[in-house]
Order: sequence, then structure tokens, then C-alpha cells
Amino acid sequence: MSVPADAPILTSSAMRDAEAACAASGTSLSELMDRAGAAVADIAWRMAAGAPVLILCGPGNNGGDGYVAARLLRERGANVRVAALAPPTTDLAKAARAKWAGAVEPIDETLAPAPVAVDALFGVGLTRPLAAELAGRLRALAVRRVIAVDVPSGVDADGEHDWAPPLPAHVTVALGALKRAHVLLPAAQHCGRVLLAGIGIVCDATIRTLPRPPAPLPGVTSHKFSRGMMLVRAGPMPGAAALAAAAGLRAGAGYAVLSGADTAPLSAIIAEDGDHYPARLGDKRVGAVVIGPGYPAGMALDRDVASAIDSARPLVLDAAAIDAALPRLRGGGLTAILTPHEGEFVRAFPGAEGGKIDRALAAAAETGSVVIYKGADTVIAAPDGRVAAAWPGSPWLATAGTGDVLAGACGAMLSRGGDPFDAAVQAAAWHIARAAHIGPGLVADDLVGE
Ligand SMILES: NC(=O)C1=CN([C@@H]2O[C@H](COP(=O)(O)OP(=O)(O)OC[C@H]3O[C@@H](n4cnc5c(N)ncnc54)[C@H](O)[C@@H]3O)[C@@H](O)[C@H]2O)[C@@H](O)CC1
Ligand SMILES: [K+]
Repeated sequence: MSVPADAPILTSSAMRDAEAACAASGTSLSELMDRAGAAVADIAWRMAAGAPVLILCGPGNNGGDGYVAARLLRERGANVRVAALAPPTTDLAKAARAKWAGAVEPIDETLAPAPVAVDALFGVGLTRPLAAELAGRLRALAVRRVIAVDVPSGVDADGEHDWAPPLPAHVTVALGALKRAHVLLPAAQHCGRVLLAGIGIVCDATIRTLPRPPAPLPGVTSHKFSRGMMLVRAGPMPGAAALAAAAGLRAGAGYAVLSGADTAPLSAIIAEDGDHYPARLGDKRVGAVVIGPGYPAGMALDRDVASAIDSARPLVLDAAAIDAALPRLRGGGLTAILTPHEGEFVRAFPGAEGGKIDRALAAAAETGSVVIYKGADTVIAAPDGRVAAAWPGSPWLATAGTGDVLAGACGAMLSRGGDPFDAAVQAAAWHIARAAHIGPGLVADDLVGE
């Protein structure tokens, strides 16, 4: 499973607007359909490598893309069949159907499978789940490889409804832009490898996939403080905070202080007694304070969070520290990255509604903070509406302590100054790249190893 880096993600309605804008600026919708069909045909040609291809067409423009692909594949000499659910209903799809000179089989119990199927049944126009009979028939089709046109048919492209597709895709060809279903669970796991066919649609989307991880070389004039000084406040479980401090150094911070712990996993970390905490908060060189890892709710946490907020340093707030800071965050004026996992998010933002992207945006707007809503389909949202979707992340991160490492990486990126959203995005990208590099057997400590 994969998605292209830094790719635009649009809702179905924004996609239609982009399509209309493209048409208004001189590229006809029929030209867009030709480009979409050509992109699909190209991928099907390569995946089939000579094997027969079955194209399943629906009644709308998704089906239209399928007819175009069928025609182009046949022109290239491919062994291609078309089966349709119903006659085309849109003018574009009718025109595409009319140019397909071959037979059109019904999608019924007599339909013979093929090694490669192109799923052009429904795209962003799906308004309800597939009928049970159709879903059953598609599930029973013994195809080896499925290429989904735009989205696997049956999923809600906007990711608001959990409708499972009967034909999970090995490859999905996203048209014009990615859709939310490509990056949000449960739909994303059915999309396989997502490829973007731009087809000439210009969209300056504020919601995008994660960019490639940063590879920042320190400048030749860098010194330890210019690379970022971070302060990690330890609670009753100092191991978690120590992990965050070590992650901060590995992620590029020049200086890490671990306050409230007497030992640290790296000699380079300054571990010091908790009494120094107020003085450290007053040190203007501290570019970020990380608090929350290994620090359960209680009066001590409330006090330490309040001191961090009073210091006006940029903050990384994890776990119970998010709840402790919420009333002050809602007041506005703070620079913070919040890193809740699902349980913490629901506890802190019980009123957030919609899909995961909408909920993350609501939380960011409510707190004026950057929110990293963690999970296998991590979503990073800024109060100004920017979003980075981190699907598919790395499954090796599903282990204890990796959240502490992410908080530390956020501290490192934030401590250098600059935009907190960019810092959060860079930290997430670093975290995933590091996990992918380590792979099987990963424990959180490995992320901060050499
Ligand atoms: N966005 C773009 O720029 C482009 C989009 N194109 C294609 O157009 C697609 C969207 O086309 P449409 O808007 O025509 O929509 P779709 O082709 O996705 O489906 C619409 C049709 O399905 C019916 N329908 C919806 N839910 C159903 C259900 N559960 N069971 C049975 N029928 C159902 C509708 O009544 C309608 O007839 C995109 O996904 C893409 O494949 C391309 O042709 C070209 C460019
Ligand atoms: K489809």
C-alpha cells in the first residue's frame, strides 16, 4: 500500500468544481475522460502483460472512463472484454460507449472472470452502498489483479461512510487528485497502491499527503543552540520522557534537556533535577517544551503544564498534558502541537464530527494548535485549514513508546523555530521513514538508536 508524496486530496464536490474550472478554461470534460481512460489503459496494459483484461463499467462517468480504456487497450492489441451493469446514463459515458466497437456483456452469474479486472463501476458519484446482490456477484468473480478507476467501487470517496468495496484494488488510479478514501481507514486499506493521474486538473489543495521526509543538513555555521534546544519534562515514568529527549536529538535538535530525571539513555542529554524546571523554562534559548510522555493526569502535571504555558515557549503536548492544557489552548495565542491517539482525541474533543480529517480540523480550530491525530491513518491538521494525511505510515510503529518518540521529534522540529505545522509534518515524516528503515522487530528504542 502506498500513496504519492505531497499529492492533493479533494472531496467529491471540490473535485467537481476543479473539473468545471478546467472545462471553463478550455479543456473539455470529454478530453478529461479521454485522459483518464488513457491513464487507466496504460496501467492495465503494463499490469496485464499480455493476459486478458475484463473491464467492468458502471452507468456514470466512472464507467465512461472504463469504455475509453477498453477502446485504447484494444487499439494496442490487448485481449479485452467489457461487462456493464447498466447502459450509460451521462452524455460523456454514452459517447465513450458508442466508440467501443466490441461486445458488452451483462454483469450476471454467467460473467466469466479474467486475470486482470478494471473496476470502472462507480467513482465519486456513489451515493449509497452497493446492492447486496451486486456486491456478492463481484466478490465471487475470481480475478487475480484489480485496478480501480478513481476509487474501488463501493467506497465512499469522502471517507465519511464505512462502506466496504467488494473488489479490493491492487492498484487504484486516482483521477485529478486523491480522494479522502485513499488516505483514511477503513477505505484506504482497500485501495492498494494509489497512483495519481493528474489528467491536467490544476488544484492547489490545502489537504495533501505527507511530503517526503526531510534530509536537512546542518548549515556550516550551525551550532547546538541554532539547531534547536528542547526541554522535555519528565513525570513519574521518566523512561517515556527520556525516549522523547533521545528522539529529539536523533531528529536533529542540537541540545536536549531532560528535566525531572536523573539518568538519560544518551550521555548527550542533560538530565537534571526537577527543581531546575522553572529556571529552564525561563531560558530564552529553549525553542520547545515537550510534556506528556509518561506523565499521568494529576496536580503535578497540571502545575507543570501551567508553568510551560506561562513561559510562552512553543509546546508539544502529549497524552494527559493535552487535557491539562485545553482550557488555556481554547483561549488562543499559544503555539502548540498536540499529539493525541484515538482515545485521547475522543476524550479531548468529544464534539468533533465527520470523518477523521474533519475532526482533526475541528480540533485544530478549537485549540488554535496543530493537531497530530495519530493512528494507522495519522492526520495532521493546522488551524488555518492545512492538512497532511500520513497514510500508510508504518505498521511497525504499532508498539509501545513510539508515540513518545514522535513527541520528541516534534520538539526537535519545533525548537528550530518556524511554522508548527511544517514542524509536525516533518516530525511525522521522519518517524515513519525511520520505522520503515528499521522494519521487522522494531521497538521504540530502536528509533532513537544509531
Ligand atoms: N473528476 C474528474 O476530473 C473526472 C472524473 N471522471 C470520472 O467520473 C467519475 C464520476 O462520475 P459520475 O459523477 O458520473 O459518478 P459515478 O460514475 O461514480 O456514478 C454515478 C452513477 O451511479 C449511480 N449510483 C450511485 N450510487 C449507486 C449505487 N449504490 N448503486 C447503483 N447506482 C448508483 C448514480 O445514480 C449515477 O448514475 C469519477 O469518479 C471519475 O472516474 C473522469 O471521467 C474524468 C475526469
Ligand atoms: K471504480
